[in-house]
Amino acid sequence: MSALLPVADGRTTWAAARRLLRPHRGRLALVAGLLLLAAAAGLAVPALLGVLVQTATTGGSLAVVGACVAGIVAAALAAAALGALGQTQMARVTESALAALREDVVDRVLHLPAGQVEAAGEGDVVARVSGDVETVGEAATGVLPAVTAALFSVVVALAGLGALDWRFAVGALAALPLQLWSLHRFRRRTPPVYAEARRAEGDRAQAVLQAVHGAPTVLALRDADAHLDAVAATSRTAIAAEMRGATLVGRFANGANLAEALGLGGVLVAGYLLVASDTAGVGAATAAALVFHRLFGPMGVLLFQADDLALAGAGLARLVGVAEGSPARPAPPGRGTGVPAITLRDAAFAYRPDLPVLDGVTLDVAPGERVALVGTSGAGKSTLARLVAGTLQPTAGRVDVGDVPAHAVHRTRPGRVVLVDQDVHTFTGPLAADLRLAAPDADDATLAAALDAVGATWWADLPGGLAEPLGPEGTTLRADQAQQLALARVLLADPPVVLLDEATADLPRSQQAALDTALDALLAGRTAVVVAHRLDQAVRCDRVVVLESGRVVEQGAPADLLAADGPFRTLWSAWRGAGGGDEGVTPPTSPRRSAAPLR
Ligand SMILES: Nc1ncnc2c1ncn2[C@@H]1O[C@H](COP(=O)(O)OP(=O)(O)OP(=O)(O)O)[C@@H](O)[C@H]1O
Repeated sequence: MSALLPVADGRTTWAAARRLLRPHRGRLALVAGLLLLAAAAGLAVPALLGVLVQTATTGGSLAVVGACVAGIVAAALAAAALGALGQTQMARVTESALAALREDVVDRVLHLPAGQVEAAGEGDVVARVSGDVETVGEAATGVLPAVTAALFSVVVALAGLGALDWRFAVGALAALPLQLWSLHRFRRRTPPVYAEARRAEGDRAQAVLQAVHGAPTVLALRDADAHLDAVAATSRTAIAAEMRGATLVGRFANGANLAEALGLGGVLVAGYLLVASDTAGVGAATAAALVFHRLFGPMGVLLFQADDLALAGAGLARLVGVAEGSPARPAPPGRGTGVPAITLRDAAFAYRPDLPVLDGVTLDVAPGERVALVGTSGAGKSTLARLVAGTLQPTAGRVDVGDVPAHAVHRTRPGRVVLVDQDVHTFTGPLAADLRLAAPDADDATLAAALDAVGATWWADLPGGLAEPLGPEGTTLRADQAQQLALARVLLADPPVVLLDEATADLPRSQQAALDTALDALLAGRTAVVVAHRLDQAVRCDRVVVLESGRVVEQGAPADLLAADGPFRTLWSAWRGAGGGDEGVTPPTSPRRSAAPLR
């Protein structure tokens, strides 16, 4: 599966990082000052060692030796203290910038169209908000401060080397070509490999999540081996990508070590020539070799942690891609103007390219009309409902709600279309808070009226009433109660378009009649598509559309379809024969009259 959530390019990522750091400019200046002082203090150590050697070889005084030793200890302590302080301050800056980015990412993910998240796969979303945030977080608090400190040390040490004698610096430059070449090759090759590794991890997470979510079905169908194979295949791809990354790191390390040896050789040759020609003393040559040797540590940090930075860069690009690449946050929810029509023109959809599920569906649902979708299992009813809800996008043709493509409605006119299916989620917390997700400003009386309207009168018997906590800490709702709660939320959200996909299937028979009456009230004045297994629910609609193998094979007023000897009549007879509508369903003889809106 490919990750369809956006990934920012280098320029956008860099611009985002600069914008995140902008509020911390003062502290960043302090960091620069501290790290510069730390590097200078660190440089004093080899310089004083050079003086020590010079004093010893020229028979200098013991007082100078004592002063040098004291200076070395003081300089080492100062360098350590200033460096630690600088790195801590830097970590503080990057931690707050990252916290801001993390909030942005979560905010954007929560506002992404469900279809986009679904198309990208939960794995990609999870990998970004956990794995990528972790990688960037570790780099921001550990690697970046260490690399910045190392950069200061290298610059100051090179300046110190030049100050001793410019020819030492020239000798040290022998390391440069090989180092630059290794770095260039590494930086050019790693980003696609790391990006591939992150993507492969996303696919692996997706495969695992799919197997876990569908565990009961997988086990029931004895399909565990196929899912294990899928997880193993995605794991192998992820491991192969990691191995490619590790190989690149190994090659880079070899190049860097060789470069350091060349540089040290250059400094020693320069030292030998300068001492032999009496241009420099043994002390200066010693100090130069020690200064260069001191470069090994910070250079190693710079070069090897470039690996972590490249990894963090790939993660950052994926985070910035979500934070900045998604459409701007939508306008606040609302009904907007009027009740829209639903239009499908030659709409087709396939979950897999070789298996079309819907094929050339053309359908018009007028504003305020209630249409029932019926058909045998697998005919494509739920898929059609999800196309109208915008969680799926047609592979061909068009699906519009009003004048907007259905998949764009959530972005441009949020709250206009609500789909309620059997997969109802109840949020942990007070019952009232759950309902207020749909209507944040509603008072308790409105919430209670909405519950009563969908037949959820049980709320009054809860120990805490509307304040009753839902979930493990309080009351766990039955499936039918959760469905009623979802319908009450729809009533409160007041969307002009409602899609019900077997939304009342979990209700006990005894409650179905009462709920059907409530549904009449709920759906009145709205454009509605009802996926109905219970055909008594279908005949309460203005029109029935019969789907067979992804095509519309019959449609019309319920009474007309029952009078005709077509597919709906066959479905109706089969349903009645199987015990459907035991409690006395009378086939309609005239179209339903809408009940008054419950608002
Ligand atoms: N996420 C999915 N991935 C792959 N195939 C799917 C997916 N969802 C549904 N399908 C397949 O698409 C076809 C149509 O499914 P859909 O759920 O739309 O039919 P339906 O008419 O609503 O059936 P039912 O009444 O049983 O719910 C079926 O063959 C189903 O197996």
